[in-house]
Amino acid sequence: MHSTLPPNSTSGFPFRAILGLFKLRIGVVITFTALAGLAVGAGPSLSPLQLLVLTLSVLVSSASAGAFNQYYEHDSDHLMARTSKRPFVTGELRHGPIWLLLIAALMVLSVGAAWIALNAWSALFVFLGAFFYAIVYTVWLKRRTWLNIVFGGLAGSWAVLAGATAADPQLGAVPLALALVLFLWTPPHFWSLAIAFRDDYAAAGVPMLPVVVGEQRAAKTIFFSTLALVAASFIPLAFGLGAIYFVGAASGGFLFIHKAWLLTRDTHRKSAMACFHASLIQLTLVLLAAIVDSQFAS
Ligand code: HEM
Ligand SMILES: CC(C)=CCC/C(C)=C/CC/C(C)=C/COP(=O)(O)OP(=O)(O)O
Repeated sequence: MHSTLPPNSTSGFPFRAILGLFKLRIGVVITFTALAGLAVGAGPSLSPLQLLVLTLSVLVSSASAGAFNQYYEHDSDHLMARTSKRPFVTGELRHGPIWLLLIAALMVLSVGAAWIALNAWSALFVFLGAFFYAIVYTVWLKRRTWLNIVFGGLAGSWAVLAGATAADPQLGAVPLALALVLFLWTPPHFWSLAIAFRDDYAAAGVPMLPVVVGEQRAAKTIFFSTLALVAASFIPLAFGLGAIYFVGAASGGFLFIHKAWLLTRDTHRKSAMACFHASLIQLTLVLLAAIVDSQFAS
C-alpha cells in the first residue's frame, strides 16, 4: 500500500503539512462565528458536552472542507505563488483517494455528532457551511464566474445559523441579521485579497472580480459593499443588542470603510492587504461585541 508521505520524507509525521491542509486558522474564526450565533440565539444554554460538540463539529467540518479545497485544486494551486507551497503541490502529502475517504469520514462524523448531540437543524447548517465552500464555491463557481464569492459567502452565514439553532431551532431576528452580516462581509473580505493577488488569479485563469473588471472598479465595488455590510451590521440594534454591540459594530465598521475608501484612491498591494486585514478586525469586533452584549442582556 502507498504511504501518504513522499518518498524523501524522513522527519516522521507531517504535522505542519496537515495543519496547513485543514486551514485551521480560518476554521477557528468560523467556529467563533458559530459561537456568536449561539450567543445571540434565544435558546436555553447548552450543556458543556453540547457546547464541545458544536465547537468541534464546526471546526472539523470546516477543516474537511478546507482539505477538500486543496485536494480538488492540487493541480492548479502551483499556478499561484500564494498557494504553490501547499502540501499536495510540494509533494509533502501524496494526492490520492485515501484523502477523499478521510475528508468524507470527518464530514459524516461532524455532521452526525451535531445531529445526535444537538438537533437536525444545526447539523444541516453545519453541512451546508462545508458544502457551500467545498462544492458550491470551489467546484461549481470558482472558475466559472466572478459571482463565485457572492454565493460562496453563504458559507459563513450557515456557520451563524448552525450556532443559533444548536440551542433552539426557532431562528430569531438577531441571528438572521448576523447571518446577513456574514453574507455581506465575505465579498469585500475576499475581493481585497483578490486585488492584492490579481496577477496570480489572472495567471491561473480564475475570474475573480479584479481580474474581470480591473482593480479600480473592483475597489469601488468593495467600498460600496462595505457600506452595505456596515449598514446591515447595525440591524441587530433594532432587535435587542445594545451599547456594547454598537461600539464593536461602529468601530469595526469605521475602520473597514476607511480602509476600503483608501483602496479606491490607491489599489496597490499594501492598501489591498490593509483592507483585507481590516475585514478580519471588523468581523472579530462585531462577533465579540455580539457575544458580550448578548450575555449582558440575558
Ligand atoms: C467562500 C468564502 C470565502 C473565501 C473565498 C475566502 C477567501 C480567503 C482567502 C483566499 C484567504 C487567504 C488564505 C490563505 O492565504 O491561505 C482567506 C483568509 C482568511 N479568511 Fe476567508 N474567505 C471566505 C470566507 C471566510 C469566512 C466565512 C471567514 C470567517 C468567518 C473567513 C475567515 C478568514 C480568515 C480568518 C483568514 C486569515 C487566515 C490566515 O491568516 O491563515 N473567510 N480567506
Ligand atoms: C459551517 C461551516 C463548516 C462553514 C465552513 C465554511 C468555510 C470553511 C469557509 C472558508 C472559505 C475559505 C477559506 C475560502 C478560501 O478560498 P479559496 O479556497 O479560494 O482560497 P485559496 O486560494 O487559498 O485556496
